[in-house]
Parts: sequence; structure tokens; C-alpha cells
Amino acid sequence: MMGSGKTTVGKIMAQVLGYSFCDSDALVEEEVGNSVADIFKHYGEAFFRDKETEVLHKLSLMRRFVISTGGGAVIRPINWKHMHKGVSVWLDVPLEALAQRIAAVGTNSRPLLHYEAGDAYTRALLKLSALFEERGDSYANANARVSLEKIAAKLGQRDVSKLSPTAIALEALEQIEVFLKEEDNNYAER
Ligand SMILES: Nc1ncnc2c1ncn2[C@@H]1O[C@H](COP(=O)(O)OP(=O)(O)OP(=O)(O)O)[C@@H](O)[C@H]1O
Ligand SMILES: O=C(O)C1=C[C@@H](O)[C@@H](O)[C@H](O)C1
Repeated sequence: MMGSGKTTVGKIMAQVLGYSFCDSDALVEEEVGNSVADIFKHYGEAFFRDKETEVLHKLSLMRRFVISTGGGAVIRPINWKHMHKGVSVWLDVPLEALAQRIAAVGTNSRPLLHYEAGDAYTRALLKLSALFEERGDSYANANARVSLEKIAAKLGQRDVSKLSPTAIALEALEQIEVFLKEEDNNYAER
């Protein structure tokens, strides 16, 4: 989901693993020569989604990369075909915490949130809730789920917004290991 920390947490994971990092939105911007907001404005969402699929296909051929995908990449089944070439992680952040972060930085670079009415927090929360309603099941296709609520409970913290990106990255790496071990066990049982 947008603002969930894919870039911030993904860069830490790449550093820990000694992998390269890439952001699929940034790659679309580079290829089209426009910002995501301008691509939505001038060419429309469908054009952006086609470019996003092309970029995810290219990235799926790379090795030793941590990739931060666009928050809406989950909606197209073809994108899952590409994402499942690697291990996918869902950063599950409560919507209220997401809306707080997004309200703090503004919605200019996030075109799907930009045209709502009301104060920044409320409009982000309303739109994020609607998007999550549409997409919740799709995020669950990810191989590993990193729930900020679970990390907070584990660390005895009440407020998910106090969790450091490093703590979240470490949990993501742990969840990936759990997934890979399960895969190994399933393979051995076959
Ligand atoms: N654990 C965290 N605690 C507090 N703020 C955070 C945390 N992780 C990320 N942020 C902040 O939230 C905002 C969004 O983070 P980031 O850009 O990493 O998310 P994203 O999922 O890549 O977003 P998008 O897909 O919309 O580009 C940034 O301002 C970032 O500094
Ligand atoms: O959630 C979404 O649909 C989006 C998230 C961003 O990362 C960008 O890919 C774009 O703004 C669309």
C-alpha cells in the first residue's frame, strides 16, 4: 500500500542482504520521462498500469535485488506472475498510521489521493480504506506478511508509528526465512 514504507524498509533490507535496491515507480518514471503524478494526469491510470507491468516483468528477470513495487501492483494477476519469480512481502500497516504518514508529507506525489476533499488525514484515510477494501485480498497473495501490529505486540509497544524501519526490516527478513523454510519442507515432502 502507498506510504507503507516499502522504499524505506526495502533499502535497509537490501543493505543487510548486500543486494541492490530498485523502486518500480522510479523505473516507470525514468522510462516515461515523467513523474507518476504527471503520468496519471496526462496519460491516465491504464497507461501507468501497462508501464508498471512492463517494468515488473523486466525486474522479475533480475537477481539479488530488493524491489519496492508501486502500491497498486497487486491488482493485476499478471503482475503476481512476475512478482512470484522472487519472494514477495506485504508490509501490513494499519490504515490510520498510513494516513498519518501521508498527511505529514502531503498527497502531491500520490495521484490516487490527491483529489479527495477534506483535511489531509481524513481524505487519506477515506481513500486508503476504499483502496484496501478493493485490494485487501490481493495483498494476501504475498509470500510473507509483515504486520506492524504484530511487531509492536512482540516488542511490547502500543504505538505502531514508533516502530523503527530497521525493526520492520528485520521482521521482514525473519518472515522471508520462515517462508523459505516452509517451501523447503514442502519440497522435501513431495
Ligand atoms: N517505520 C516508519 N516510521 C515512521 N515513518 C516511516 C516509517 N517507514 C516509512 N516512513 C515514512 O513514511 C513515508 C512513506 O515511506 P516510503 O516512501 O518508504 O513508503 P512507500 O511504501 O515506498 O510509499 P509509496 O509507494 O507511496 O512511494 C516517508 O515519509 C517515510 O519517511
Ligand atoms: O496504490 C496505488 O495504486 C499507487 C501507489 C504508488 O506507489 C504509485 O504506483 C501510484 O501512485 C499508484
